[in-house]
Amino acid sequence: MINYFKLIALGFITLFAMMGANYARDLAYLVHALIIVAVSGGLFVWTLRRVGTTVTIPQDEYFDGVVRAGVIATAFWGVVGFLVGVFIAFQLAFPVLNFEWAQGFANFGRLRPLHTSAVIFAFGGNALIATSFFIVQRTSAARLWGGNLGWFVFWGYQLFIVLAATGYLLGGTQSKEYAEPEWYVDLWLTVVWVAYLAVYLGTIIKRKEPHIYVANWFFLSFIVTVAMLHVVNNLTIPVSIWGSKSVIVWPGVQDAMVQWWYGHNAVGFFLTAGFLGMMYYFIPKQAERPVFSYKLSIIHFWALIFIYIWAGPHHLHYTALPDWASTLGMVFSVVLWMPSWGGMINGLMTLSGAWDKLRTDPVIRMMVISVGFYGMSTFEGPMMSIRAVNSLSHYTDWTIGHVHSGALGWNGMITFGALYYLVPVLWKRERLYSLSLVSWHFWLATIGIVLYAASMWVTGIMEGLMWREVDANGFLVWSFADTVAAKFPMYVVRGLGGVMFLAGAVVMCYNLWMTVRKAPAKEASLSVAVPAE
Ligand code: HEM
Ligand code: HEM
Ligand SMILES: [Cu+2]
Repeated sequence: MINYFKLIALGFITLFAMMGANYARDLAYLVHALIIVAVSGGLFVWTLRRVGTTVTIPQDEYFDGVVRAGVIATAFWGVVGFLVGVFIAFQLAFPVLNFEWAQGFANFGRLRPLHTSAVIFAFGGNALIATSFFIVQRTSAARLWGGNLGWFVFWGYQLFIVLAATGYLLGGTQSKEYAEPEWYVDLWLTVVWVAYLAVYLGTIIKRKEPHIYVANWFFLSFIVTVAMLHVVNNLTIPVSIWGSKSVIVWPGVQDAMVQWWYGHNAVGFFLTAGFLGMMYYFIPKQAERPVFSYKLSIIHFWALIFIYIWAGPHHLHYTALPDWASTLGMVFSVVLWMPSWGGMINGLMTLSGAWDKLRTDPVIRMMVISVGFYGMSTFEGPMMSIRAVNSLSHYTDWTIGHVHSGALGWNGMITFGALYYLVPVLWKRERLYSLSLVSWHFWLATIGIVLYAASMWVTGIMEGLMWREVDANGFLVWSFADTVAAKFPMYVVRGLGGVMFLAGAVVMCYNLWMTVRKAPAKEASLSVAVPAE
């Protein structure tokens, strides 16, 4: 019966998308309509061929297929996103890489949002979905709720990524940083996200373990808050249902404030709360130690989510935003240092009594350096929020360095650690193919990040000082072009750092692939939903 409803829905969507392709007012919309025709038409045929067959879902086993797919997607989009990052880094150093024949498709302006979305949403997002699905099942001793809804979340999310990425290349963007996709892509993400919340909450509700482990609190706050941020920041009215352009309902400075409320909390909930969920599961698992202080984890959870929400205005110092709002953002940002370090301390101290593992287990080393970078970027952030510091750092590469010490160091490294933990478990292997390759990855990535962050500090502070330098008569000493020229060597160093980080990720992919292919199989199955792990 349900298949007939699916067929009707898919039929309508295909038809509507065909009309969209016919009436399309712009290229991005046209290509997207065609993609949707292909996807929904393909699903229509696929569903049609399965009408009448019934699939029984084993209820006593974890739903790990979707987690395996998520692991593969994370590694794949990671390499794609890092590759684009390296390319745009070299575009900044060598502008000739903005090829004449690729203008309007592959110049820096088009590729930059492709990079940021690929790494945050495709790499980070898949990592979050995969690990949250893994962790919620293990800590609840229950199979994912909702039958095959998990697959809908996974594939729906990949479709969102493809629509977003192709949109940027074709010029479909609403020009809000980290929220570039146009209105219909936003609507689609909302549908997928609601399904994600349903699967996640459903699993928690049907859990067999009475206690809700703290990692799930972090994941849940991430899912709920991102839903709220996404909807409010994307309240737009389409100019036409046959075109990609839309108009935001917020006027001027309110729009800016909503955008950075969104942007800052994308950092706080997407790149921080969700990843803390990962930290709280994988570090104790890999170290075979309980969380250092469970009480601390709960206190810093509530402090973190309460304080993050107010800090957004630190992105808008010295703008049309009223001073009181900017001060509010600054104060909350400085206060945010404490709950952030609460998380860092809890992560690091979980190793107390097992510090020797740092020498023997490169996976733990990866997780620990990740928490170290988390601590560093959440010290740097509050400092940059102080208006006097921000007047130097804003608009400079210092911000870019801050972003990447968080993104590469914290998000990247904890994800790599999680993948190294997950692959042997999910593919039932006794161990990883090679620990020395993990060590290689560790050093390539760490040196890459250090080169990236250090070069950006130098060039950021340098250009900030050059911009404000005045001579005895009060005239500016440097033109903007002077500062660009002075940055060249640092840009090359940053590019090389990126190459190293990318190389490390490729080594990881090889190692994980060989783990699945070559490492000895494990006898005892871990996929049965018994007591919470
Ligand atoms: C090989 C690794 C990477 C390289 C070489 C790289 C390079 C770059 C470059 C050149 C930019 C543009 C900077 C500018 O406009 O001046 C950028 C921006 C950005 N990247 Fe990356 N990136 C890498 C990895 C990542 C990862 C893993 C993440 C997140 C998880 C990330 C998140 C971002 C963000 C959020 C921005 C925008 C920053 C802002 O507007 O302040 N990057 N990246
Ligand atoms: C206590 C924690 C943090 C605070 C208070 C904070 C504060 C700041 C400040 C003041 C800026 C510069 C705003 C500007 O001048 O335009 C900034 C930029 C940024 N931070 Fe953080 N930060 C924190 C942690 C993090 C972490 C852990 C990450 C990444 C995982 C991160 C990612 C970013 C990104 C992506 C931007 C660039 C936004 C843009 O495109 O302009 N931050 N942060
Ligand atoms: Cu912020």
